[in-house]
Amino acid sequence: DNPDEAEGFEFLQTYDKRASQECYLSVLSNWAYATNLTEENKQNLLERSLVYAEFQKEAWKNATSFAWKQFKNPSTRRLFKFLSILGTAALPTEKLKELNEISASMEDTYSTSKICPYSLQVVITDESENLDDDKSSSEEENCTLSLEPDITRILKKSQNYDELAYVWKAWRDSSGKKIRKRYERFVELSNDAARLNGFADMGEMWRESYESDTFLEDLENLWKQLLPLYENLHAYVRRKLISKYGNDKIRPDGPIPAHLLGNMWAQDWAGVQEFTEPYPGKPSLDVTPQMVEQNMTALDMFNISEEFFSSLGLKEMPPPFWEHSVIEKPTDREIVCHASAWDFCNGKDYRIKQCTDITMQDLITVHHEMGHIEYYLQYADQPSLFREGANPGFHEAVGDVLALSVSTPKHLKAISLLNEIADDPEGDINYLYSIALDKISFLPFGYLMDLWRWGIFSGNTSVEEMNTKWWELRLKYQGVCPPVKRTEEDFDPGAKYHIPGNTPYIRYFVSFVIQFQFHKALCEAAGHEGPLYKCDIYQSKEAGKLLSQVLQLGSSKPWTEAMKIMTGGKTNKMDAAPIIEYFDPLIQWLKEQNKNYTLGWTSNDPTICP
Ligand SMILES: O=C(CCC(O)(O)[C@H](Cc1ccccc1)NC(=O)c1ccccc1)N[C@@H](Cc1ccccc1)C(=O)O
Ligand SMILES: [Zn+2]
Repeated sequence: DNPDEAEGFEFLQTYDKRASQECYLSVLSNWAYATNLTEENKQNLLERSLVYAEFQKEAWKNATSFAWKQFKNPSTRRLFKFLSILGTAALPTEKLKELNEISASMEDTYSTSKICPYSLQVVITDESENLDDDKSSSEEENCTLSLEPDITRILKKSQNYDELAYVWKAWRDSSGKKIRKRYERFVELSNDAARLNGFADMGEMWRESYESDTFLEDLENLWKQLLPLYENLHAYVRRKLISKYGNDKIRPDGPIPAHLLGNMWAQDWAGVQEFTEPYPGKPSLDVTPQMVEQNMTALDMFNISEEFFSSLGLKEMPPPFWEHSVIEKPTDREIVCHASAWDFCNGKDYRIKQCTDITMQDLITVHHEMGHIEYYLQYADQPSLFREGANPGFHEAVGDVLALSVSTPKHLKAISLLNEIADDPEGDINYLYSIALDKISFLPFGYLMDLWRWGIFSGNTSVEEMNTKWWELRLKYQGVCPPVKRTEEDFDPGAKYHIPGNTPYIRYFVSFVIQFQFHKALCEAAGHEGPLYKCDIYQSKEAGKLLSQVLQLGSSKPWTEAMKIMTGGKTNKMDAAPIIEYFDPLIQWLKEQNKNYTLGWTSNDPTICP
């Protein structure tokens, strides 16, 4: 047949080998910087990134010299299709250098941001009377609170309205506000790169990963189906917060002040479980106290997670994982604490970097990160261009699916993290409520993050109104408001890792929908009977086999085919029915609780709580 195709196939073999070597060197320098934020490591990373870009440009030139669209073999065609998108390496060297420099420096600003303790804040205002400034400088030394674990713990534990408002504002002043100018330039350079790849803007280039020309309307349809769940949870939690903080702080038909929900971005509301749960007095579902009491270590948490994966017959972590991973925050250097899972492209070296705190929330995150590693291991034999998730949402869903089983009271009891279970309808409602505070509360945030970013990349949102637009979306979708006035001097999106980290976010919204499709499919494969929320796939080799079949594909097939395999042919789409089925008993209960109250929220100024 077509000689070009045989030559093209040869080219891909040599490319694959070189790509894995270049990728290893690039990931290693990225790892060195992320785990030790020094100027030297930043310079090494920037140099290595330019070398990697040259290699990609060379490969792209060769690949696009083939008439690959006429190739007969679908896999060969797909490999060339992926190679034909060069990415930011398409930028002229000077612009690429500037883009990488801005990117590394925004990541550094975010990851090393510190704030002063609230108590100190009170003292400083008292100090302002006398101009004894040497004292204030000594106070500066105590301004060492970082996001993980310090500020995260305060937001979970404190129930002091003013302390929470102080911490909420101080974090934004020290992270987002500081990178606004750099982000504006970053957007320009990103769009230059996107246009050089034939896309209208970087948002369009990001959406390419979903290989669907109905992606935006599919997302909007999912949100329309999920909004009633969110509105009912929001109305119930708002009522509970009003009784706690007073109706002078929160209007019964207004948005919820964003700093009261136990999380810096109000993206999960697990922090309010204790004082809002439907049936108080039942055994707590937050096993953090037991973990601390048992002197559990980060390593124990990783072993618990790995054991769940191997109980399904999935792959265990290889030796380099245990040797090179960084699973605790170092005390002698600055690192990027935001968790991540790394593939060093050589089929052997895989690592997690996580500033693990001994909490249930972090046990769930360990499963999330290990899910990424499992996916890496499952598709390790694919060509390098297919060593990706079927779509980015698939990659985010793997660990979360297993965590849905781990979180069940039955499983927590089985691993001695829960002493007794309230195995009755009220206990079930409490359980569903605790999962809803993680999963349902997240949905609008998971959606709006890239609605905002796509708006910036496309120019629909001008750089002069970035923060105003952010709070309009935060009001419209999440029904939250800022406790202190926000202006265009601020840059609140920049206070969330994925903005300075330039990590797309719609993948998490997709994941939170499809992980329940996966859970339902794996529970059926495991022979589970009864309500979906009671399913625990632990030790089911059948469930493990089905999951492995899907994960081994990597991105070698469009994600719609992977979805068809997972659901046994039922669907090839994202489907909200399983998440709605999972939470149904809770939704009925919440509707009953809310029947004499207002659902939804209004406010005439998104930039300050009414
Ligand atoms: O950001 C994360 C977890 C980090 C990660 O595992 O998704 C990480 C983010 C990251 C870090 C550096 C560079 C790129 C992305 N993603 C990965 O490690 C990753 C991404 C793609 C493939 C393989 C691994 N979760 C999100 C959303 C989320 C997910 C699940 C539960 C709660 C919240 C958040 O915290 O807002
Ligand atoms: Zn992830």
